[in-house]
Amino acid sequence: MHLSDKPSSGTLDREQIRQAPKVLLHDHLDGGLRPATIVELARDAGYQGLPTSDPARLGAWFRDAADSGSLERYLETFAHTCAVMQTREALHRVAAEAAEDLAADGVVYAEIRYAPEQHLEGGLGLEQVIEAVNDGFREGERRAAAAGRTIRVGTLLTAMRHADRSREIAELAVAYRDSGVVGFDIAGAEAGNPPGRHADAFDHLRAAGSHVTIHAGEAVGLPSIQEAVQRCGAHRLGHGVRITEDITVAADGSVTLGRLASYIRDQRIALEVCPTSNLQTGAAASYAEHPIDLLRRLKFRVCVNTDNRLVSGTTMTQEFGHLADTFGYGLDDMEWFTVNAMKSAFLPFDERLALIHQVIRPGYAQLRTQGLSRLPAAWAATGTAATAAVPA
Ligand SMILES: O=c1[nH]cnc2c1ncn2[C@@H]1O[C@H](CO)[C@@H](O)[C@H]1O
Ligand SMILES: [Zn+2]
Repeated sequence: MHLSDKPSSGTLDREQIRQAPKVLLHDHLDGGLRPATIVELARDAGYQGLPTSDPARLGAWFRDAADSGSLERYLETFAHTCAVMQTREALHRVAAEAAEDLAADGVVYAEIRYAPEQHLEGGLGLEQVIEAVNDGFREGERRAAAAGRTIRVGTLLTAMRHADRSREIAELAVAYRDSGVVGFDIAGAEAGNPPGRHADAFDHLRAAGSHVTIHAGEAVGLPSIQEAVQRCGAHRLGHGVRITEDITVAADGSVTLGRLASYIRDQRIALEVCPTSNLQTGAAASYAEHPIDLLRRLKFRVCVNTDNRLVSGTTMTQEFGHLADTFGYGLDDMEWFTVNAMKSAFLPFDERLALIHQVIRPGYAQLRTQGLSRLPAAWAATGTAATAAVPA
């Protein structure tokens, strides 16, 4: 097998990227708060632990503190966001704002995850947490619609991999599957907490026919991915980028996939790639060396995600912007990643198709037409040369 020579499809400016319909499958509710909201919620809750109460500095603090090269250190920053998400009102507000912010960034469908077990300190029960978040998303969808933007949001219930509530959370993911919850995830420190520890939860989900994604292949390589897919039944992988350890590219461009990499590609298991987060945790060294382009050229079911908009200081527009700057991606590439994401969304098949054919494809087609009227001057001159040659 050889790497495809298909060149990337061109250049993109940030406004085009923002306008293009985008699909987000991997975004943590507690990693994406507005800094100003954290400051206000901390004041209301009497939480004294924030490093600063200046929103701009707080945003920068998260990004810097998470830029450590270690997943464990990256995760320490969530103590501050979780501390202010302990009441129904706070959860509702954070969810509503997340939907508004994503819609403003051009996201048309999002699956947002969070761990209900991390929001019980104010006395809420797990169900109350789930309902507050779901209500918040419905409110955010309404506000986005009022602002002229359509977004649909589903939630993924995360269980923390070092803890022991995964079976309970899995049961809730099944119980709420017709009420706003679209699937289940495990997150937290990957090293030392293999997914197989939660076999009981995954058995329940499998028996119920529920959707599963697992953070794997971020801080640990192939054994974690193998266990997530083969033993725990993951339909998608959070990150999954270390699957490249099972891919060999020779100097002449010939490529060999190991058995696990082949399985993941053959089964169309989605890799929810989060480039900036990967740079912060050390899962990739730079945008240029990020494996997403290799995975794209090998036609893995790969998609682009934010992971944590606050902690990674990013948005979907910025993630695509970095990739466009680095790999020369154009609208065709963006559309390909977006359709990939939508194909692997945890929605019924007919609803995925409807979003692809009624929202995503027409959105890109429209941007292409607009692009024609915004050709650089040199192109426009060539384009009119034939007409200009005809004597007036
Ligand atoms: O990239 C990641 N890898 C592993 N765990 C993560 C990542 N981002 C966030 N969380 C963890 O997921 C919890 C629930 O949303 C967060 O509190 C954080 O601890
Ligand atoms: Zn994540």
